[in-house]
Amino acid sequence: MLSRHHDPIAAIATAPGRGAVGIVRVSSPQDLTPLVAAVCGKALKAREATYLPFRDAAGAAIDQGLALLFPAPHSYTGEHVLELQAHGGPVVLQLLLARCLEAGREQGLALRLAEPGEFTQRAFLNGKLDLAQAEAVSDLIDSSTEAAARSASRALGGALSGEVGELRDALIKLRMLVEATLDFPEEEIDFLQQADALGRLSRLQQRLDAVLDRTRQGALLREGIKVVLAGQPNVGKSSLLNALAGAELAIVTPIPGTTRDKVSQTIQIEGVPLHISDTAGLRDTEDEVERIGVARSWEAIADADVILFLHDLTRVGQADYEAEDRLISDRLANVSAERILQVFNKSDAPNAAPVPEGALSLSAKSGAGLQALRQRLLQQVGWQATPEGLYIARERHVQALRRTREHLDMAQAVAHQQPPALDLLAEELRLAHDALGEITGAFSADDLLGEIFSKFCIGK
Ligand SMILES: Nc1nc2c(c(=O)[nH]1)N(C=O)[C@@H](CNc1ccc(C(=O)N[C@@H](CCC(=O)O)C(=O)O)cc1)CN2
Ligand SMILES: Nc1nc2c(ncn2[C@@H]2O[C@H](COP(=O)(O)OP(=O)(O)OP(=O)(O)O)[C@@H](O)[C@H]2O)c(=O)[nH]1
Ligand SMILES: [Mg+2]
Repeated sequence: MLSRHHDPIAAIATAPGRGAVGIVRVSSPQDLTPLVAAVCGKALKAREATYLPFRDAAGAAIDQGLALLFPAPHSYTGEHVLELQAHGGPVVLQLLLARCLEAGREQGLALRLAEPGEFTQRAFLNGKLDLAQAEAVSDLIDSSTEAAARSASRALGGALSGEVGELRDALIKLRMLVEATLDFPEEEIDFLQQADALGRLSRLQQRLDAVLDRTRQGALLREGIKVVLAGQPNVGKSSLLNALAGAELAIVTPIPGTTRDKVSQTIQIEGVPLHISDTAGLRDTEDEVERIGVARSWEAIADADVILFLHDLTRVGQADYEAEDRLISDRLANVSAERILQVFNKSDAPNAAPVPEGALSLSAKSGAGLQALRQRLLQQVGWQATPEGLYIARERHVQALRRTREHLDMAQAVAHQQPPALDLLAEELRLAHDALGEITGAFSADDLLGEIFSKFCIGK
């Protein structure tokens, strides 16, 4: 395993398909001069683009392009990096890549194809990027909105890492105080009081909460919100999906039981991705196909961040309709109430019943109330509309900060015991430190790294 991290690697760095320019990239801890000589036919000056023919084994030109050599450690990966910038045709680039692998073998280099994310993993292992920055590289490439791209770029620039670093420094100071007190038991309580250890701990908790808040926003921007449209047949779920998406995605008819398959679409509200699913109307049915659809609806409900429980104002108050709604409510009882939003549809209908106090009402048909629904959805997941200065983050970071917070809370509790158990206090602070370290990868398991980098595209 370890040696894999030291193999020279090669890949096409540009997107598959045709392009103006395409790049084959090689990264190697060993000197690349022999490979350069074989493929480029001459030596390259460091970090200087040189126009030349790339040669096959027989010396014939595969293409004419720019070659760039970044000697270690001044490169993206921190290793020796060679870039061959050729014309961006898929066949040319495959030939060039194959030629590099072949020339590597001739020159006794164990050059192999790079795995997804392996260049960036090397950058991480060689200290060019921390783990949060490496993740931001992938998030930048995968960004689907401008807000996400700008935030990913800020994270790549070290915005999250910087905030985590400040927390870590404050935590280290506190740990030093406590550990020193442990080492000199005679002076114990005084020492901690003099240095205002408790005050430091409280301030650290406050700062952590602020970072946690921003990180949660950043994670929302990356992961988005899973919203499911649920309710009885014919209440207008598919109509609402179409209205929110601004396209006729799902079939709408006056026939109850129209939707069977789950129809999903991602839209965005203020840059926050919203993954909406329209599902089969919830009811008992003899129809085999519809029953499967209803079962899927319940699965989607279990999986959603927010459930829009849709009601039909033209039927509210009717005994059979209300009885069906109660059946659904009963079954939703084991879903936490914060995840459920009650929404009353068809407010435009002449026979619409009055809307219950404080409830959301809208018309999927006319669009009335849709804007309020969008705002309510953002509010529901705690989005504060301040994308400026925001950095992209992942659920993993949020979890690590939450664990840090839990250990600081425990530390706080221990510190208030009379007399405080200093060894327990020290232990909780150490655990808080470890949890924080997972974010930047100061402290991270191999399988976590594997999981993160395997999601990258090839050549990155
Ligand atoms: N052609 C090309 N464009 C690219 C990349 C690349 O690898 N090749 N990148 C990669 O994906 C990104 C840029 N990332 C890079 C990061 C560091 C270094 C580098 O040479 N770092 C040195 C020197 C720094 C300096 O002069 O300030 C170093 O860290 O020591 C190069 C590219 C985006 N554009
Ligand atoms: N007046 C009015 N009619 C609506 C509104 N929304 C939906 N409808 C009508 O209600 C009927 C059912 O709409 P759908 O969107 O298919 O309802 P659904 O909840 O997806 O139904 P199933 O797929 O059967 O579960 C259709 O005839 C729609 O035109 C609305 O806001 N106002
Ligand atoms: Mg439907």
